[in-house]
Amino acid sequence: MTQRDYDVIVIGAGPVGENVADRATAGGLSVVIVEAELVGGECSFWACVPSKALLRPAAALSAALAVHGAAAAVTGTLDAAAVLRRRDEFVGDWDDSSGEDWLRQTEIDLVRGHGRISGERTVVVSQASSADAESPDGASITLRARHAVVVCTGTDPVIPDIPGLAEAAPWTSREATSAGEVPRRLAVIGGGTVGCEMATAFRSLGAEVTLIARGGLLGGMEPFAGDAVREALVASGVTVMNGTSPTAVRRGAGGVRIDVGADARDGQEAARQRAVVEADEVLVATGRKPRTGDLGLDSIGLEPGSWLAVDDTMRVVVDGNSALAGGWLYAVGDVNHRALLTHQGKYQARAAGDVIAARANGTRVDDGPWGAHVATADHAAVPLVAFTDPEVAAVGPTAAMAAKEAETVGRGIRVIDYGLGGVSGATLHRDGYTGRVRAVIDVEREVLIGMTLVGPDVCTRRRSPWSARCRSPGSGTRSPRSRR
Ligand SMILES: Cc1cc2nc3c(=O)[nH]c(=O)nc-3n(C[C@H](O)[C@H](O)[C@H](O)COP(=O)(O)OP(=O)(O)OC[C@H]3O[C@@H](n4cnc5c(N)ncnc54)[C@H](O)[C@@H]3O)c2cc1C
Ligand SMILES: NC(=O)c1ccc[n+]([C@@H]2O[C@H](COP(=O)([O-])OP(=O)(O)OC[C@H]3O[C@@H](n4cnc5c(N)ncnc54)[C@H](O)[C@@H]3O)[C@@H](O)[C@H]2O)c1
Repeated sequence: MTQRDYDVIVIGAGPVGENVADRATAGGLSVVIVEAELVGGECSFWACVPSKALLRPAAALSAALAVHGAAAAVTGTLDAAAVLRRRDEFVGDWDDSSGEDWLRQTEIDLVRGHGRISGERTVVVSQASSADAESPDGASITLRARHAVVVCTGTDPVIPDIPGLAEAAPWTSREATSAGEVPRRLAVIGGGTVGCEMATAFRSLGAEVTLIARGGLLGGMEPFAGDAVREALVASGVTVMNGTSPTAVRRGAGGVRIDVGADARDGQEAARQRAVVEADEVLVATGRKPRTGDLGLDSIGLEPGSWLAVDDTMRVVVDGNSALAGGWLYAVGDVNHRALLTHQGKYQARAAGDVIAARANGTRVDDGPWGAHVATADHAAVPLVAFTDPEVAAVGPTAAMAAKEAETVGRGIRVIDYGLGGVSGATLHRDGYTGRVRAVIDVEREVLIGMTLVGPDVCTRRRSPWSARCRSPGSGTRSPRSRR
């Protein structure tokens, strides 16, 4: 068995692991990254990039159709096969060689295989594809870290315990974002961001879509956001079943049959809500669980399959908030459950990579609130967007969350609602623009603490010609420069 020593071991080469590795390397440390599948992770190959590639063509078409003078130039409909081909280009046909090249250029070593922690500062990587006849299970490499092991292993989809669901071979976000063709009928379970975005995308590509949602849509955001998205989905032909959940699922020769009842938490509606949904595919979009089940956590006294709680410098904490003995274990990105978003994970990664380097080099650690080595915004200002139609962009608490917190801390808040249709830039952008913005203000400090925007293109970032010119080679968010 081979053994190698490094300053830092990063497990998982998703966007977060890549950024931790990049910053620790920039801080003068030797870094190895371990990847079981593709360098670039879920985001590049089965989540953000392909989902946005599936959504963008319909958004572009809708934008053109909404502007007099431009609409007349639209003479056809969406070409679903071309949309899928464009998606394939964005994910490089699921080839991660550009990610591997970037690691090489950045002088980060890559070990391919499944990493497991086997004790303090030690990770054993099993390389299943070994051709070695003496070790049919593949070779193993033992990695030892002088300073830190950083878990960036992300999440897997949750498949709820609904009779027959697992046996019905449901789609998860992976099968949806990598679909080779558009099913005639698609049922979507879950009204969160994945469910709403995928219902939007597949409807635009021609599928008959039924969305089965336990509560309203986009829970956790301002209710008017979910309402607007629901209204638009229904107008586009999606059947939206709010307050419902599947009770049984069965795949037969003609497709999938889903028995739907009122969500168990709302029993009195059960009789009225019972229905049968028939579909060719069923997408499960009911949340995520941490990829820590087979990570060797038991070897260091942690619970396999659990989220990894961290302090603001991303160090794993146990027993109420003290760093795990020795302070050598970090968890960054989705796996720490602070914000399941790529940009927020990368923000955490910059803080984590830099603080690991500072601690290793004995330089000052800037870990006060909003310091360079902490991810303070995770608690106060997480920006998030849903690329639905209309789009939703939000940051900070909703009015309800802020009111609840205000009650506890005795703070006053003010809520301002405004129709975006009255903003001249919006009306120029699109004929008959409708949208809404809500601002939540801390009245004592006169500080804006939360904002939600709903409307066409509220998420769309305008690139200046300069940023377009600065783009490095490679595709979209997987280009080396965008890893920083
Ligand atoms: C359909 C969908 C769309 C999304 N769209 C957006 C979006 O538009 N914007 C946004 O901000 N977020 C979006 N997200 C969320 C985003 O994908 C995640 O927040 C992001 O991928 C988390 O990055 P990560 O590096 O923590 O984990 P991941 O991207 O999951 O990467 C983890 C990596 O670790 C590897 N790994 C796991 N275990 C091991 C092991 N034991 N050994 C070796 N390697 C291992 C995996 O193979 C993987 O490559 C979306 C999610 C989904 C499901
Ligand atoms: N644009 C983006 O930034 C973007 C896009 C997609 C995903 N994401 C990230 O990915 C994460 C995962 O998204 P998600 O949508 O899978 O999870 P989610 O937790 O956001 O939503 C899951 C939804 O499924 C519902 N649900 C759960 N069990 C159900 C059942 N049995 N029947 C009916 N409904 C049920 C929940 O009530 C909830 O509304 C999100 O937290 C988000 O951060 C982000």
